[in-house]
Amino acid sequence: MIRAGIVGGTGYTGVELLRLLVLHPGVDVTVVTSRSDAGMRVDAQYPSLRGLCDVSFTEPEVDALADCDVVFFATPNGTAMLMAESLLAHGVKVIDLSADFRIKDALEWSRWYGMEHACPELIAEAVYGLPEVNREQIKQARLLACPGCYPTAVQLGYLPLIERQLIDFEHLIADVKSGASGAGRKAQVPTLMSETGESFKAYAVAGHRHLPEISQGLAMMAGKPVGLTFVPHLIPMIRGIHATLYGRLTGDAEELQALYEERYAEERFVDVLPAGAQPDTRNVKGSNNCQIAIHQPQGKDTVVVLAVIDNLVKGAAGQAVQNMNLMCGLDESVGLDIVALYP
Ligand SMILES: NC(=O)C1=CN([C@@H]2O[C@H](COP(=O)(O)OP(=O)(O)OC[C@H]3O[C@@H](n4cnc5c(N)ncnc54)[C@H](OP(=O)(O)O)[C@@H]3O)[C@@H](O)[C@H]2O)C=CC1
Ligand SMILES: CC(=O)N[C@@H](CCC(=O)OP(=O)(O)O)C(=O)O
Repeated sequence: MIRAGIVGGTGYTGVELLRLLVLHPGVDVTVVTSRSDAGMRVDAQYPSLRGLCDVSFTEPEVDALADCDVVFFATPNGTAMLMAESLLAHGVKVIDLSADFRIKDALEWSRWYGMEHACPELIAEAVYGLPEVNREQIKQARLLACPGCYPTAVQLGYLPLIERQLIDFEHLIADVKSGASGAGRKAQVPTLMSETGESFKAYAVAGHRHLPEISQGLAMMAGKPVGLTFVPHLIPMIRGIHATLYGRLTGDAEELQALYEERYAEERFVDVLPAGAQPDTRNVKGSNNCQIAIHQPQGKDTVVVLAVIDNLVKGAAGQAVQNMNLMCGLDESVGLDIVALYP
């Protein structure tokens, strides 16, 4: 059995990891941390886990985590980078759900995240965990940077068009909506029900910290820099991301539906919907799936890709488990065969 630890077990992605890992046939969750609830049984905080999780929250300390085979960081940015080096030295594989190891340029990371990187020497080694792009590297990784929720939806949506060089790389537009759980569990005025309910707004239009991450990923696919406008929105729902992605076709437009179906034919967690479909976030809620539809309105040269994920599953904990499976030599779908909740 893989002995797994979760740092940040009381947050939304932490408890989502617990939901997936307690039923994973190859995993034993041995350590779950929380500074605020240390000493409390996990199933007292989360009664849905009664009978499934027999541990109590502990303080996030390297000594307690060093016996794990894998440690997940479901913590705010700036936490994993303080502990990763010590855990790796103990032979522990580290899977970070935060952004500490996603951006390859440490100065660029500091500009967007407003702090100095605590271990820039590890950034080069960290593998970006988008299995549909770099599965073979993930299998060899001991330090894994899970993509952000918006970056997962945007990159999977654009991937076939960019790989085949079919759109103008200079003028990509990603108009993306997220449910409020994307902001985490901590109390904040913008995510109060009375603020998010019955209303809808864009935010961080001038520049969101996922912009450099998405641009880095798309540039890797394109083999050159890309020009991206990314506008996130907060919508009145709890889970889910809906990305509407625009691009201008260049050269001969191929049969785009067939292109997407072929590119993702072997991908267990990417589902290309039939031509003309408009994906709905509730059809991926609770599952590790990304559903995608491709449109070419009026047959003109603007292509519109629609991609939906659950931000807490394919956008965070599910993708982290998919990566753990690959890193530990398991089939990548173990523990992730989940049908979406409907409604
Ligand atoms: N929510 C989402 O949809 C997604 C989130 N992410 C990323 O995943 C990470 C976790 O997000 P989320 O679960 O939403 O966050 P939450 O705010 O819901 O939870 C954060 C968790 O981290 C713990 N924590 C906070 N500070 C520290 C610290 N200094 N040291 C150790 N533990 C700490 C908290 O518990 P305590 O304070 O008790 O220790 C809590 O359990 C973030 O980096 C986020 O950006 C990535 C993709 C999607
Ligand atoms: C709705 C909402 O507030 N979403 C978050 C993104 C959450 C996330 O997953 O970001 P990281 O993993 O990169 O920290 C935000 O815009 O800050």
